[in-house]
Amino acid sequence: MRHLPYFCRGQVVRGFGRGSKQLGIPTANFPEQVVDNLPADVSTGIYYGWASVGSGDVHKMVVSIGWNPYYKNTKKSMETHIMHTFKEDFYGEILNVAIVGYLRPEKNFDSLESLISAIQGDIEEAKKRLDLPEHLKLKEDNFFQVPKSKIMNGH
Ligand SMILES: Cc1cc2nc3c(=O)[nH]c(=O)nc-3n(C[C@H](O)[C@H](O)[C@H](O)COP(=O)(O)O)c2cc1C
Ligand SMILES: Nc1ncnc2c1ncn2[C@@H]1O[C@H](COP(=O)(O)OP(=O)(O)O)[C@@H](O)[C@H]1O
Ligand SMILES: [Mg+2]
Repeated sequence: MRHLPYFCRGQVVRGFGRGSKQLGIPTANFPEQVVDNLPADVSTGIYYGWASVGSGDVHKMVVSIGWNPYYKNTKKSMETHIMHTFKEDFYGEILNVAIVGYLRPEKNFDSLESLISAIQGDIEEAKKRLDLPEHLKLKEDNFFQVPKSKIMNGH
């Protein structure tokens, strides 16, 4: 993983609507071009890092990159769950992410419950690791200093 930390931004698009409804864990999905532009050596799997919406506050996040073997997606996706409760959805807004570390490969599961508990385990592990000083400093990175005027949709 030569490319970590990896910084990227893109507009939030619609996925299959499973994150909130089936899993209780919403994931903000990036458009295809953002996924296609990932460096070749960023392998599929589950990562953690920092994220902000527009010029908003920076929060802890987990991100899944790959084909979601449980759902057998045919297109690779990159989906970010932000550890923050938002007042409303933010489709169409710019999501800024800094991926700082790798957790595990994507897996298939024999039940929805086991997929959900694996994701909840990822969230807890990510929260702990992001408190390490080496990771905390990236929260303050200039990458997240997005001028308000550069953000569309009034955010
Ligand atoms: C931290 C995290 C870990 C995940 N791990 C897996 C996994 O191991 N296998 C899998 O099939 N999907 C995994 N997913 C992806 C979920 O299946 C996916 O977020 C869900 O299908 C929502 O898709 P949607 O945005 O298209 O609605 C993970 C998602 C997150 C946020
Ligand atoms: N904490 C959060 N993390 C990620 N997305 C969130 C969060 N809270 C609300 N959302 C909203 O929920 C949407 C994702 O829900 P999800 O069920 O995964 O739908 P989709 O399949 O369209 O991605 C995001 O695009 C965003 O607008
Ligand atoms: Mg999603």
